[in-house]
Amino acid sequence: MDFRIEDISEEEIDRRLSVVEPLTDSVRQLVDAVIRSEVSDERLTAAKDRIDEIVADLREQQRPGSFGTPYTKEFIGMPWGNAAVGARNAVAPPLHVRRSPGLAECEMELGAAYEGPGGCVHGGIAALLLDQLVGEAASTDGLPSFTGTLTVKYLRPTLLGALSARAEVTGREGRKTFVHATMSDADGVTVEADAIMICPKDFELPTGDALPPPADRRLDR
Ligand SMILES: CCCCCCCCCC(=O)SCCNC(=O)CCNC(=O)[C@H](O)C(C)(C)COP(=O)(O)OP(=O)(O)OC[C@H]1O[C@@H](n2cnc3c(N)ncnc32)[C@H](O)[C@@H]1OP(=O)(O)O
Repeated sequence: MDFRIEDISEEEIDRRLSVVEPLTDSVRQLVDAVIRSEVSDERLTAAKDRIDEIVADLREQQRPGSFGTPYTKEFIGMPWGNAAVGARNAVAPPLHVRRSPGLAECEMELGAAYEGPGGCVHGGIAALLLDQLVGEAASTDGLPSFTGTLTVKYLRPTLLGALSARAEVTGREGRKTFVHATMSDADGVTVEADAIMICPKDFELPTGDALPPPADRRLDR
């Protein structure tokens, strides 16, 4: 796992987010616009050429591989490439997760980019978002957990639109954490999931005097 330390202040995190979040949001708008556009083929082709120019510009300086999750010395994570919450990832809705001990919750708006059956959320997207949320709930004690097993039950179709999700730790047993999660629309739960999260046995957090004890560690931004 990538645990590179980036020694920056919270103010610098905010400054960087203030630049990349609007950019990522524009790309999200672009994705939605491409899916739903009804302009002529000529205008679609012209749009492709303009987008290719932007891609070439951004490619002039690229990080090798993926973004990873850099951490500050205070152990604030910056998972900005993450597929569910990444501030630089237009694939992410993104989820803005509220965390308290053993609990993770969020509201989200899922549009055309997340469609599976017509007008409904793709089952894989629901699983992805709940997977993130169970990971966040299991990690509120400051130690990371991987999803070992995620069991998803689709109770009824989830219509695209305004949704909420919630994950709660229901038990701990050694390195295993059990989490129950739900996704809901205005009429109630549409998807539920149960996860067995595991803190890997060979997992080692970076060490250093600057790092607070696990229970006091800050979570991701
Ligand atoms: C604020 C931060 C928020 C971060 C949120 C991020 C959320 C993202 C969530 C994800 O997507 S995680 C990515 C998807 N998951 C993976 O890629 C995990 C891949 N699998 C592994 O890395 C290892 O198989 C795993 C860490 C899950 C377990 O490896 P270990 O070698 O540590 O397990 P070990 O064999 O020692 O077993 C320990 C216990 O866990 C149990 N176990 C192992 N694998 C399991 C499994 N897959 N499912 C359920 N239980 C499992 C095992 O039976 C045993 O139970 P007991 O202690 O009761 O004997």
